[in-house]
Amino acid sequence: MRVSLGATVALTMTGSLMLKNLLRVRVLAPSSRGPWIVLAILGSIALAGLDTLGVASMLPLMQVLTSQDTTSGIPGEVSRWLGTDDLQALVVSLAGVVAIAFLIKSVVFVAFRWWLLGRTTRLTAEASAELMRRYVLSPYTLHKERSLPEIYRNIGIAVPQAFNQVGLGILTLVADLLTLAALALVLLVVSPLATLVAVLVLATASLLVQRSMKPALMKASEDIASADISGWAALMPGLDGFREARLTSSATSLVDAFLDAKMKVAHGQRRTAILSEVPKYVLEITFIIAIVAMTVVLFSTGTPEEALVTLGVFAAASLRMLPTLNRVTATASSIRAGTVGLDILARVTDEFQAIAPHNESRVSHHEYEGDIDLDGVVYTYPSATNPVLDGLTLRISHGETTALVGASGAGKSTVLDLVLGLITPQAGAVRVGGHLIADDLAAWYESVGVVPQEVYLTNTSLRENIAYGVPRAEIDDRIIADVLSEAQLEAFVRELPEGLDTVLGERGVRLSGGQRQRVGIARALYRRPKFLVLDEATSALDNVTESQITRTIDALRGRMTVLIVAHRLSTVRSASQIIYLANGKVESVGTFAQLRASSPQFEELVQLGQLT
Ligand SMILES: Nc1ncnc2c1ncn2[C@@H]1O[C@H](COP(=O)(O)OP(=O)(O)OP(=O)(O)O)[C@@H](O)[C@H]1O
Repeated sequence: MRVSLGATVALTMTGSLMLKNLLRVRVLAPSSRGPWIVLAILGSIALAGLDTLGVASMLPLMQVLTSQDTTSGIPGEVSRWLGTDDLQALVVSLAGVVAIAFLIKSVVFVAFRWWLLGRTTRLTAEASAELMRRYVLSPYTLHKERSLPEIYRNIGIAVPQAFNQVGLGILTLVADLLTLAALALVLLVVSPLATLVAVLVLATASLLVQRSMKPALMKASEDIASADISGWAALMPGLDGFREARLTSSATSLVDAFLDAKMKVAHGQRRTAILSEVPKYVLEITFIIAIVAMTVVLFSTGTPEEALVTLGVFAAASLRMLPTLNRVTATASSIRAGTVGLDILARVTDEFQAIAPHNESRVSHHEYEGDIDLDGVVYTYPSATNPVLDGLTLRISHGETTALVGASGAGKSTVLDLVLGLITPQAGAVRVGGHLIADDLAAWYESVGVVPQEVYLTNTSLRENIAYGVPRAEIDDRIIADVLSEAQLEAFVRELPEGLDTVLGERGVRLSGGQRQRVGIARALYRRPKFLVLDEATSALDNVTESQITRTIDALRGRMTVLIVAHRLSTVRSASQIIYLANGKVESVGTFAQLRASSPQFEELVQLGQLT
């Protein structure tokens, strides 16, 4: 008694934790709200009722078959209604009723499952997309700290586990348990004692087998979840970091690590599969024992005729009960395995609760224009104790070309990330034309075009790569023509087999470093920005290409505010203003010639770069 009480308490606690977690992750799928869950449960009750009717419809048939009496009870009623007491006609009619009852029940059941599966599988899709939304709209600092393999695992595996395995699993379990309860009710009416014996034997066996499988099943699921991350962690550097893997001859060891992870997943899957199957066999054996026990009870408490009728009804009921019982145990195992994903997802969802997502839509009609000002900016990285920038003030003048230079670690990237609103200062402010950029980042981004060091090309046409993020039908070919000229890409496009329609990237034309950067410039210019930011845009290029690109950038002078962050001083020599940073502070500001004269540190940098 104490054991079963303990088991019930443990089961209730696990169950309530699971429900709590389900409620927590529900925010990821807004359409999980609404009365559909109530409908699903009502539908399950109705189906259980239909099941009962199906089995109950066997009773008159069994009575006629065993007693051959066509005059009393329901068979008598049916005989009178048919207008004949012919045994054969009565048996055929009653068998017809049974067949029709089962047919209707099966059709309704399939329709119900179709509806329920539609609901839950759509929720899974919705939650995966919502999780992706939260990841891609996360603060940049958080994103940099995240592990990509973990993100892939959470979106690809934890979401289906939580919504399909656990969410749909619970609804399926409820429906099946209701069916079992309804069938047990019919049997209870037909033969209370035999039913009690059967239910007792089966329920004890189910509970025991589930409890004994639980630890091993949870362990296997946890092993799969962590091996999945290891798999991604080996796959990504092998593909994303193809060159590094090739040049360090580490591709084979990455494949080995991937195989190792996949083997662990395979081993985990094998364990979960077998652990889910074992209860089925245990139940089959228990079922036989229950039938034997019931037969003994029936034959020792009633006439052989009554025992046969009851056994007939039990046989019909078990036709429906055994597969349902099997599914109950399989679903229970699957729910248990899925709770690992549900727990992970609940934790992730909670983390997101405290994070305000980035808003990609404007919140005002403001147009950012004018000087970019950093005013007493303090910034400390989340993982650091000391600030990188401690009260930094600087101005990037409107319409000028400003270069931000400094030795490695001076704080250039940090300043740039602040100007781009990717990170937020803990004190001080970043303003453009006197307006805080934080007030409307989406509006600020509309005014900015950024050329990064590594231009990200997609496997689409050159046109789509330039008008990045613009739906194909909305691309303006006049702007494309203008930016091709501004980025000095016209000659290159003329040589392409399909011109602007040529597909770039992995499966298309391969571009040289210089061509890639020009596409990056054209892409930045397509947005018709008032501010152009070049983030180490020429660092990876050879000297000749770099000076060509520098000339291209010089030609844009005066048409917009240009901010160049560069290591190579040749790129920034012609800037109208150079801000020289050292240890997170503005060391000096001026033209190239002025800085050389006024700052020994800058002069040293020039000398090291062998520039004259
Ligand atoms: N995510 C981070 N967490 C902690 N410290 C960081 C982080 N990123 C940068 N730093 C530190 O902040 C300082 C400034 O770095 P930053 O990248 O801004 O310099 P930089 O001038 O752009 O350098 P480089 O030219 O090498 O790119 C460095 O001391 C660096 O170690």
